[in-house]
Amino acid sequence: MSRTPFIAGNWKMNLNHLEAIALVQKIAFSLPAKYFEKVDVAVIPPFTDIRSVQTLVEGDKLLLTYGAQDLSPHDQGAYTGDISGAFLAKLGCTYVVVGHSERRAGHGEDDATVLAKTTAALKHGLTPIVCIGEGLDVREAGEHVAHNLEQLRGSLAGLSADQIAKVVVAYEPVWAIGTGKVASAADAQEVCAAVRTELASLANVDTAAAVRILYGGSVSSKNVGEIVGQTDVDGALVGGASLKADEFATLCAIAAGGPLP
Ligand SMILES: O=C(CO)COP(=O)(O)O
Repeated sequence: MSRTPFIAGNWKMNLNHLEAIALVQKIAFSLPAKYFEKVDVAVIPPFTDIRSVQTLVEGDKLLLTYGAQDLSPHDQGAYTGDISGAFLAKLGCTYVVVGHSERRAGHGEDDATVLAKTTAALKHGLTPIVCIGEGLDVREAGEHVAHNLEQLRGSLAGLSADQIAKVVVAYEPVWAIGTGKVASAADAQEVCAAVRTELASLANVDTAAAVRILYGGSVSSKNVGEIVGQTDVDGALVGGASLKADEFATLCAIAAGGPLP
């Protein structure tokens, strides 16, 4: 089963809509069409940037896609501050990140919330990028595989095989996010392989073989080649390195198998 590598740039709460336009233009300029035959690329800007990114991507027929960093579990109504998946779909979003560790930690999101958001994303035709990952204490206790599989089961509980087939999973060890401490390629492979085996029992072997599993945590152009070279690692969810056009374009080109732009 060949899975097209996928690189998604999670901008987090960085760049206003004007800065977003400048960055997307620079990335698109650096990555000619030939790269997009070998790697799928998405940017995940703040909500307030999405309309500007949509206008640029559609107007200039860019080959990169885009998504949002979160969505409401609800469709519409009296949920002040929430953003519906229906709105994101209307803006042409392909992806939405759910359960990022910064939302699990900073906004009290548990697996049940992540499941509700994943379900909402699927309902509105968005591809959820479902994030899981362990903290340093869990890793040091050697319980990281069990911890990640428990989060995976909780975040996908009760979904059908057809629904699971539409999900992207991102393994992001919390201790590697924004710290410069990248997990070794073997660490990434260990958890991603266990995730794939678990997906086979949650859905079936064919679905598990088709789902893309990303690694995230201090990914840069220096380490992406080794990481995406692992059997069960199909790409990367990139934070800091996605904010610099040259670096992000280089990283995408490496994931595509070269040449460098
Ligand atoms: O959290 C991340 C992406 O979602 C990773 O962030 P960094 O690449 O900045 O470590």
